Amino acid sequence: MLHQSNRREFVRNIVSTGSAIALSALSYSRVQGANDRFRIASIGTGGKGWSDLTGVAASPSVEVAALCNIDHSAEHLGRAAETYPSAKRMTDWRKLLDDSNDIDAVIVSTPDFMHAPIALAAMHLRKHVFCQKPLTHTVFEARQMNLAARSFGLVTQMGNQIQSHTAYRTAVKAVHDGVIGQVIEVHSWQGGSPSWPRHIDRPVGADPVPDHVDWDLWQGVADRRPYKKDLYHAFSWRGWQAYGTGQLGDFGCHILDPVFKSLELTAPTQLVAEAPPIKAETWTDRATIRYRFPGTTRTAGSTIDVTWYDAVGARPPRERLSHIPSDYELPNAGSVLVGEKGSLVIPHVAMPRLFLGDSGTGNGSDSPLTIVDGVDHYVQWADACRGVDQTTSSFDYSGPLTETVLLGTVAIRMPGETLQWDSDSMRISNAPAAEAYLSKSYRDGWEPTWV
Ligand SMILES: NC(=O)C1=CN([C@@H]2O[C@H](COP(=O)(O)OP(=O)(O)OC[C@H]3O[C@@H](n4cnc5c(N)ncnc54)[C@H](OP(=O)(O)O)[C@@H]3O)[C@@H](O)[C@H]2O)C=CC1
Ligand SMILES: O=C1CO[C@H](CO)[C@@H](O)[C@@H]1O
Repeated sequence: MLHQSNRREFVRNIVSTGSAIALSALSYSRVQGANDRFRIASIGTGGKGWSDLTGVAASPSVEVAALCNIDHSAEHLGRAAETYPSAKRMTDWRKLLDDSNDIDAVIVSTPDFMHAPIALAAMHLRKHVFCQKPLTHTVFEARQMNLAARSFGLVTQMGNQIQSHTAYRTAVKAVHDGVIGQVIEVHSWQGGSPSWPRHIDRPVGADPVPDHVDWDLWQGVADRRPYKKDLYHAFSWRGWQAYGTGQLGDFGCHILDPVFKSLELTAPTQLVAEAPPIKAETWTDRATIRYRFPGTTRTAGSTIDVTWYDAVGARPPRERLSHIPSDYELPNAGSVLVGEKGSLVIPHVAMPRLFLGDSGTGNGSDSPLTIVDGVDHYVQWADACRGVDQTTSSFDYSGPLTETVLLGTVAIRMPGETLQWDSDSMRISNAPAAEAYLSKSYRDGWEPTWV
């Protein structure tokens, strides 16, 4: 808990540095009330939502005031309700927000396609937001989330919690310390085998909806379709374009995160996908995305190429990985940053390995690296909501990261076409057909509230 004097000092500091400009009157008053209990609502309490909820609730200043899930079974709403018996219980997030005067902040841990509709509605009500990754389902939604957070002066955090792990923090520091010199190119990959449907057509027929699930509410902003057991609901939605973002969307915001953070990337200027022609409704089972970004103070050239590979067993081409001996076994997923002095392997999720010089001395050691301790990604947000320090994955940062990842999902739908991206105008100037995939339509009556 922040002591009164620290709180005053904090307020004085933000005023004197001018950063109070970004805070709305409402957030400012919340900063002043930093010692108060902080009341949160959790939307999506099973799956990842359970660890989001318990992670945030680990902060002694947090009170769990409301729980929402379309599924009232024991391991979903049931378990949360048992753990936080005084919290209100709801199945419909719209009703929760309608009755949310006593709530300061919202955790959104639903499937991807519902992040923005729920989070934007919450932000319009001036709730601080913790939202799972990828931040949104479309590029346009990601831009809106960033705008909303900024316009309303809210404290936000995306749920890419690995960013706060010692492994990723150590990797970012190594690049910032110049351990591998200026960075020349980056290769990132996910070689795992997803357990959700990929590259298939929609099956016919319908299965009975389980009693504990509100299937209509689950479908939220998406068009209605019959329930099919284990195909959409609970985890498998990742493979469907209507609900998820495929392997790139699922892992890009984790694996590309230390690349973004360390190189201080913002938006690519062009990208192209190598992928098989996509099926009408599911995501691909393999893709390579070649992104080009403007160079930064961390890069060797005026542009830098970042290549993403996903497929079962995918790895970057060894000949591109300077400094790394050919007998070094690359991790199943991660990144290699190739620098002027050496290369850094950032496994997903393990400590980075450093290879220096032409001969690859360092042999993958982490000893020359300065180890940075991890921090608590969840409590960091709860603290920041009360004016204590700041989040590291606020929508200012995670919005552009998500836009980049989701631009890849646009490119996957138009393999072989180099897309020229103008981030300021949000235009793909050379491929108007691709622009249709930057946003999407919503079920009548369920359109999000835009900024
Ligand atoms: N940061 C990380 O490491 C991880 C992040 N994630 C992210 O977390 C999010 C959730 O994924 P996951 O937990 O696997 O997905 P689930 O399908 O398990 O859904 C999460 C929970 O939300 C419930 N739910 C679904 N829709 C709604 C709704 N409209 N309102 C309220 N509750 C709802 C689900 O009920 P039911 O189960 O009945 O559908 C479930 O309890 C995704 O965005 C995913 O990308 C996931 C795993 C790890
Ligand atoms: O973020 C994530 C981390 O791991 C999961 C799989 O194990 C993913 O599906 C998930 O969305």
